[in-house]
Amino acid sequence: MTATLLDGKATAAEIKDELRTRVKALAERGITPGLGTVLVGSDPGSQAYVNGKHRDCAEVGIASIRRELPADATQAQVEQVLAELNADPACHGYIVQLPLPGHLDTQRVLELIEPAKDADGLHPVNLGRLVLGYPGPLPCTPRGIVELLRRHDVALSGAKVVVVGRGNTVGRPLGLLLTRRSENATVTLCHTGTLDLASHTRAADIVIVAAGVPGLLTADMVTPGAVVVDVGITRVVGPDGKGRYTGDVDSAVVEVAGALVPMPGGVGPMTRAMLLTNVVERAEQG
Ligand SMILES: Nc1nc(=O)c2c([nH]1)NC[C@@H]1CN(c3ccc(C(=O)N[C@@H](CCC(=O)O)C(=O)O)cc3)C=[N+]21
Repeated sequence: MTATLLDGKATAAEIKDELRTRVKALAERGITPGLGTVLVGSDPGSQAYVNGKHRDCAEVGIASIRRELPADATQAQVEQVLAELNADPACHGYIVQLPLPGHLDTQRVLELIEPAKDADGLHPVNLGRLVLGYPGPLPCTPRGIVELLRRHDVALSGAKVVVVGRGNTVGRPLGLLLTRRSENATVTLCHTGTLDLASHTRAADIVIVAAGVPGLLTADMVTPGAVVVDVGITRVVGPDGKGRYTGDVDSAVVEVAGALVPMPGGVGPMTRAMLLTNVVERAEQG
């Protein structure tokens, strides 16, 4: 048996089509949704991600507001840019591309984002709202995973889900999202301190790996027919000396799983689609 691949790229394209319609409806009300990006420094990977977000915006009719600062920008300069975006009515949501250069106080910067304009859904106020079950922008990667599974009729209610990873952007908020009444999954949150990880993953209907450890989930750790989601994205240098990205799921898992969300072509495009969704939702709420 070989797993059905759940195509995040195709699903993201569907979502972008739906967003295009919603953006047209907003245009009739005289509203153009605007996404801001703040990029500090010139890391090629970060530049590529930010470029991708602006391409996505252009595809669905969202206006892009692009702010770039040099790698040696001061904390005060970054804070000034955030104050401008917070005050700009054309900016419905924005992101600060991470990681920031080491001399900047990342936590302080992220806390200065106006929570209503937090397109990533990672502001402490919005993560607090998620804990409490209040409405607010949701973190893009967890929301993208839930949306991808929903659109492929993977049942979450009653399912035993193992999440591997407790990071603030994926594992931790994903556990919160999946255990809401509306999703109703039973979640075990595993991490680098988990003893006998395989005993947990083998008991799961759905395994979601967001640990950032290439090849962490091997075929013997998966019960036949389970749904596996690869959230890992680690830059490795191949034998040819070229850099490439690799996931957390070993390639032999495809022979055991019932369905697999691959990397690339899975969670990444869905994350980007959810960023756009968060901005359109903010614009709709006026
Ligand atoms: N404030 C902030 N928000 C983020 O959401 C954020 C960030 N900082 N810093 C960096 C990470 C990384 N990230 C990715 C998003 C999509 C792909 C993606 O679409 N990847 C493609 C492959 C690459 C491509 O084709 O572009 C795929 O998985 O198929 C990858 C990585 C968002 N991040």
